Amino acid sequence: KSDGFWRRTNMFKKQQQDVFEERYLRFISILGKGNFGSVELCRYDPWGDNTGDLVAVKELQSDKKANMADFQREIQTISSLHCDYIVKYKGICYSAGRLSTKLVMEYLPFGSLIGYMEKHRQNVCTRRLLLFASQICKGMEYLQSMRYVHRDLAARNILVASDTLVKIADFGLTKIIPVDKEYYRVTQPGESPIFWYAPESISELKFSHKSDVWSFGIVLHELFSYCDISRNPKRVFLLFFQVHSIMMQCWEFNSEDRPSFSSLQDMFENSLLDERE
Ligand SMILES: N#CCCn1cc(-c2nc(Nc3ccc(C4CCNCC4)cc3)nc3c2CCN3)cn1
Repeated sequence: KSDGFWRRTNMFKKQQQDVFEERYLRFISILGKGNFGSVELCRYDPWGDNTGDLVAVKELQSDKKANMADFQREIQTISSLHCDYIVKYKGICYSAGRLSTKLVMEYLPFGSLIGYMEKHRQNVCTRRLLLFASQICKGMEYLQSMRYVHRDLAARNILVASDTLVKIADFGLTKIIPVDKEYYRVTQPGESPIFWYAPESISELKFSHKSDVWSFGIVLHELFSYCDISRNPKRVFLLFFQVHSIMMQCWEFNSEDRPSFSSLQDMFENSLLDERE
């Protein structure tokens, strides 16, 4: 077995301390919702005197029982990762009532990179953007060393631990690259938006460390546009797509196939309208 396998398999390392008792888990607020379920801020307070730790608790939406296997895999994944630039696993909580497991993780007080950038964009200098970018690379390098492909690397899944530390989160789509292959092929198209996907992931459903690198490029764009909603990947993609198709029309080999300036004018009118939305 590869060393990555043994490092990932923490079966014999399942200590009791990673089991959290639901009765001591005090709900405080909802931190985030996704296509999986939700992440809640809780205080784990066995002494009942509010001295317990704040934790982020992820639970599967009860009607999404189908994803139970995926959720178990996500727990297996995150509990095998030990890196300063990856959100830390703290344990699990068996909620008797709902017959479901909850994933307990460290709580990162500043939330996702998107929200952080919107709020602190004035005082985030280029040096800090480069620091964040290098930290994400370090986290991804570690992930690659464990033969994991993240498959959903995006600013929304980068969390801010402090003004000088970001961490990779959300391993719901993470897969292990088989030892004899360089990529992982999924059976059905993913749920996450195509604007972060490498071409081969869109056309052949192939995911690899190199498709994570493509997504990292998109994250760089998000970082250096301060996660500005008007320049988000979807908008940039569609605008480039539009302008690129207008260029291709102008470059029709046969002259009569080229658009007139009045029709070109209309095309720009429309795209400007889209921009203003
Ligand atoms: N990734 C991913 C997608 C799923 N998701 C994960 C989390 C998460 N959030 C936090 N912290 C956090 C989050 C939001 C705020 C907001 C609240 C309202 N106003 C502004 C700031 C503040 C702190 N800590 C975490 C997690 C997972 C592990 N530790 C949230 N959604």
